[in-house]
Amino acid sequence: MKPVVHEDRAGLVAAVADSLESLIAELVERQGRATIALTGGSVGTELLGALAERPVDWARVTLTWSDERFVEAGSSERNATQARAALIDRIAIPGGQVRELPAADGRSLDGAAEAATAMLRELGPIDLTLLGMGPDAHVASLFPGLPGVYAAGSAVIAVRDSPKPPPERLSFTLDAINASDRVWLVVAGADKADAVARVLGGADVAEAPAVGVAGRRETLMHLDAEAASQL
Ligand SMILES: O=C1O[C@H](COP(=O)(O)O)[C@@H](O)[C@H](O)[C@H]1O
Repeated sequence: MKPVVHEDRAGLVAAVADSLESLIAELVERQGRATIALTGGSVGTELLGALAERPVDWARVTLTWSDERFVEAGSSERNATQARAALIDRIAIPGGQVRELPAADGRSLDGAAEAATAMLRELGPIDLTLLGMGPDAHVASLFPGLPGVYAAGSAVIAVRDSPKPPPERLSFTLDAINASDRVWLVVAGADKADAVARVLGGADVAEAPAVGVAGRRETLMHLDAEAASQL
């Protein structure tokens, strides 16, 4: 995992939006389409707001999410709802190319994880997975001390007892994240500095799930100066 340090949070968001705009253009030119897994979280959502201003050929882009909070559709807690407000409602993307992870509309959490795994299979290869990282070094909804870090055989898992509310979530497994060509983490703030140092220092994956992240071609950890302050 390669750290890329930006001057401040605004600089990080602008630089990653630039990179994302270029990457999508390159992928569309080369393969006719781009498939991106978005992240929730504060920086991830700010990034989407910046991207809404960019000249991207959204008709060729498919979006999904690397994790989701298992609450009812349209809840403001859902990563997808936040992404719709920041980006999706502001761009010309065909509705069928926005592939939300299932909401808790009368279905079981396990059933939702199965449906999400089937949906990902249908989507095919993911060109880029975006991830935030919590102060506890969680990525997607893979938290320290929970069994999800070791989940195998399924692209999306049910997460119960998340220490960060809401407790029920859906999450890409490390296998699904690492099947992406590229993985970019976006991490800002002094409260993340200790986790950043532990992850880049090679902590145990069970205690710092971000350690287990490795894209097939590229793994970047975009940091602002505060998040990088203990390196
Ligand atoms: O709950 C979540 O948190 C992480 C990190 O969020 P942040 O606000 O600390 O950046 C996020 O990546 C994840 O998608 C989300 O569900």
